[in-house]
Amino acid sequence: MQQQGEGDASQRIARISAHLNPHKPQMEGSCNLETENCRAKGGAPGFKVAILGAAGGIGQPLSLLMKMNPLVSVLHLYDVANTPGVTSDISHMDTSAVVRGFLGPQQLENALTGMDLIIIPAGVPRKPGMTRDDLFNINAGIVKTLCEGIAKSCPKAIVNIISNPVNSTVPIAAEVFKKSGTYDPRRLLGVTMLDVVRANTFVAEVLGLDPREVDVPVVGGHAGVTILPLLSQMKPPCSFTSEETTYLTSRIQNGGTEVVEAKAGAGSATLSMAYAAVKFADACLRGLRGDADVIKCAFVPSVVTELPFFASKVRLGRNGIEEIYPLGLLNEFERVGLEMAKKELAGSIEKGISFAMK
Ligand SMILES: NC(=O)c1ccc[n+]([C@@H]2O[C@H](COP(=O)([O-])OP(=O)(O)OC[C@H]3O[C@@H](n4cnc5c(N)ncnc54)[C@H](O)[C@@H]3O)[C@@H](O)[C@H]2O)c1
Ligand SMILES: O=C(O)C[C@H](O)C(=O)O
Repeated sequence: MQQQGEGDASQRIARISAHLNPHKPQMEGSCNLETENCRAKGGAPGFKVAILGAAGGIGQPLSLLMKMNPLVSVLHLYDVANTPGVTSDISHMDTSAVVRGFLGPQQLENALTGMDLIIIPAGVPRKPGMTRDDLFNINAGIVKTLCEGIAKSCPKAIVNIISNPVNSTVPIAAEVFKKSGTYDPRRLLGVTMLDVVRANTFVAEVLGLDPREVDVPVVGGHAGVTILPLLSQMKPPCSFTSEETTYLTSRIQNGGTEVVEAKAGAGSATLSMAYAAVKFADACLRGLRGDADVIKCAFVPSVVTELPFFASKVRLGRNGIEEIYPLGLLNEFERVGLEMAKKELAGSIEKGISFAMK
């Protein structure tokens, strides 16, 4: 005789088995375990995050780290290649975020709809001998297309742009959003967190401190001389000899090139970038949650200088950027650096705007 409930359970298992293809990750359009037949529905409170370029060198470790973030309830992984494998792999992690994969432009809309935060590491990286601006011809179009998708499908999302050249791709994104009538400058942020991470590490090395106790603001932009560490404003306050200042400024400005050369043709920073991107994304999510005093450096639409975009300290909140801090007191070395940074930034910003207006 059948025990009470046994029939229900075996029917449920049979129903699930019929739908379950263990070789397929939960991909858009795939016939995986039907959600209505699955008891683990997710639905934990939290934010919905999409990563565009999720199968790349940055995208993969970034996806891994975002899956570990308790503030994330849903994680959408979008790329034009290899998302099924990455999605399958990441989705086996026993953390609460529900992971879904999306492959190719026809799935972009579904990847973006309903998202609170979009992180964009899509695009080609540098090889030795190249500048970030050498990536413009390929990456400008990629960022433009993805931002057109965001304008259409999730215009209220916070957007974190990692794709280089950041000094031009952020202005491109702003123009796309303006054109579509969805532009909110509080929600657009170029990710320069890696410059801060490097500055903290290199400064801590010189001073013999724990890098976790060091906080160096880095302003300007994200390429060469536009990367301007403000050592005079670091926490804890410390003084440097002029040799130390020159060494540290140059090492921070050339940190990306240091990695590109060490990788010898196999790309640029991916692991430290994923770490930095997650640090920054987590700050954006904490801001959205309403946490007080979430302050980070980012390349944002700005009136801090005469330029329309500039990296500086920003306070993050429920609407994205709630406050942009002025540069504060600079020493003579930093004032000279600021003039050089502004000159180069002006050209990169203009290049991005002209491209997007075409
Ligand atoms: N902001 C920073 O501090 C920082 C740091 C490191 C790297 N970057 C930049 O990040 C970008 C990515 O670097 P990476 O090492 O991950 O490169 P990668 O080549 O390893 O990965 C890029 C990924 O983007 C995907 N992609 C290409 N076109 C796409 C599109 N239209 N839509 C969605 N995905 C697309 C590719 O398929 C690939 O998976 C580069 O432009 C690099 O210069 C920025
Ligand atoms: O240097 C690069 O090309 C990648 C990135 O911008 C970095 O700073 O590591």
